[in-house]
Amino acid sequence: MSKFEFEKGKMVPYPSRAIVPDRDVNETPALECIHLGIEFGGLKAVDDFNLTIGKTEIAGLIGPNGAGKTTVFNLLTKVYQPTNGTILLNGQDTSGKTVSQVNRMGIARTFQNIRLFSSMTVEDNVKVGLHNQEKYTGLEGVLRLPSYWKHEKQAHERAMELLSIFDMEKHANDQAGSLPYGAQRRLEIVRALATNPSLLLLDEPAAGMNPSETAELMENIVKIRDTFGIAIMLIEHDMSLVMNICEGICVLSFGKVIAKGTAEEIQNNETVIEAYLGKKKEA
Ligand SMILES: Nc1ncnc2c1ncn2[C@@H]1O[C@H](COP(=O)(O)OP(=O)(O)OP(=O)(O)O)[C@@H](O)[C@H]1O
Repeated sequence: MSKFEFEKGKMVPYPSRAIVPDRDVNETPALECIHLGIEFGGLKAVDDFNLTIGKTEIAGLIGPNGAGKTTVFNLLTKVYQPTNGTILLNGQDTSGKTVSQVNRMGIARTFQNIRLFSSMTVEDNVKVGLHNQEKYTGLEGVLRLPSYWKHEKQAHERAMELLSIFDMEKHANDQAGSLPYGAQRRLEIVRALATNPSLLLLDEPAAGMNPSETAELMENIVKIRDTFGIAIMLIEHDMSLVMNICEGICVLSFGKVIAKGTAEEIQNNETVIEAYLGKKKEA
């Protein structure tokens, strides 16, 4: 249990104004952001951002272009160090940690633009994700000792198991860059999962997907949460995806949280309609 208490089904006075799904109420939250902020040369890209995500929650972060959504992901993953505030990952303070340290603490992400090793095979891309858990030493690897081969075999089996989530085992030996666009996006998610996260961040996972691919992605995101029992936070402009699968939604505008709540609450929130949803309908 973290130092911040949650009251079942109710808002709590703490700035995160946490409402987590009932099943997560007695669990340490996957993520707590407290007064989080960053400035770039006087511009407050993210200002006083407070958010709690339950241990197995699917959460959405939405808002207009330039609102600060990707900056939040960059803060959570330590690409940027915050100017203000605290980030707790599974109750652990991440202050001063590096990108790879917070990855080992349980946070993994995908990017808005695909960032695979396109000339490597699909399996090797997944193994890059598994790399942060390798247990053999560099010397064992260089000398190809039995312990190295044992871990290689385990890595192969784990990579195939992870690829099977998306029915991609048959593409294990294909070059990642040769896969169709939708499959490359799925591979990015598999690679992130290979690092064994407790919180998976997806930056616009449905971008560029057609409606049937998006529908399949939605099912897979829920399947991942159910299979691994992890929290998932996604940035997305596709409102059908957000409203269908996100249990808690946070809306950012000009770096500030303007609303938090369930899909129904967000869809009926006048401020959100004014700042984002209404404008999208006109577009
Ligand atoms: N490294 C940086 N240096 C200066 N300004 C930055 C930096 N990173 C982000 N910003 C600014 O912070 C603001 C938020 O940008 P961000 O990319 O987080 O928005 P976003 O909500 O993810 O937008 P989109 O939906 O278009 O991806 C923008 O004004 C952007 O120009």
